[in-house]
Amino acid sequence: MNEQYKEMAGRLIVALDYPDANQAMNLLQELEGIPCYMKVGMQLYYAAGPDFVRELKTRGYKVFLDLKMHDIPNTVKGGAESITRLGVDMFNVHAAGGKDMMKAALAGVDKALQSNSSLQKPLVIAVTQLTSTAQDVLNQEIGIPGSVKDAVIRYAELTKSAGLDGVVASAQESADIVNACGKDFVTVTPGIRPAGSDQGDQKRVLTPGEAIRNGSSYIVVGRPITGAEKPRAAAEQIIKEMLEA
Ligand SMILES: O=c1ccn([C@@H]2O[C@H](COP(=O)(O)O)[C@@H](O)[C@H]2O)c(=O)[nH]1
Repeated sequence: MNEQYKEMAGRLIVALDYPDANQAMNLLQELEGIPCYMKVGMQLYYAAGPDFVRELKTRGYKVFLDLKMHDIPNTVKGGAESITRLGVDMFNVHAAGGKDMMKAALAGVDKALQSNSSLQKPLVIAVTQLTSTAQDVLNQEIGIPGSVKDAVIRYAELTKSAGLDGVVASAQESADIVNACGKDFVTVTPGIRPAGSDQGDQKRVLTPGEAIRNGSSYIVVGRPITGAEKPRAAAEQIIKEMLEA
């Protein structure tokens, strides 16, 4: 396995959206040896809990805990403290919770790190606009005027001003986020669909290659891998496309 492959595979975050730990473990077995990030979201976390996250860390995976916290600052601080104690590499909040809430997440991280110096500092990122949100829904249902891109950039700038490490957005917005917030600001981009694959509920999509060319730091891929007939081949094909980009 060469360094370039390792680096690119590390930018692929596989979404373990399963109803139980057994099914997630089957995928881990299938993908064994591919040095990708693993994402635990609400479905698996609410079913398998912190033990599953610890198991992933014991097996040496980088873990993104995608619980999208959105609550009053004090509650988010407590949540961030508990999440940091799990030893995850990345977790997120909603930027719509505001600057004080995002700063509270960082305060929770600091509190955990102060209480245990062997813990690592996770990347803390904020969701801008969900990749399932289309322009008309943003304007007419949610009631935010203007373009999706402008709303995403506003949230990204707010996130940066709160001191967080980056954002979750569509890869369609990655280049603009890099322009607005700098290249060290992390862009984590779901809504990735290899050419010809089913878009499902995602509205703002790009292919793996387009996302990398647009400057995404990480791409998040769920169903195009978990729902594939041959998940390992699907993941390898995505990494190949990322490498060629
Ligand atoms: O804006 C967002 C934020 C998070 N997600 C999560 O990413 C994966 C995408 O899965 P697919 O099956 O590839 O659509 C999923 O876990 C979402 O909860 C997102 O899609 N968009």
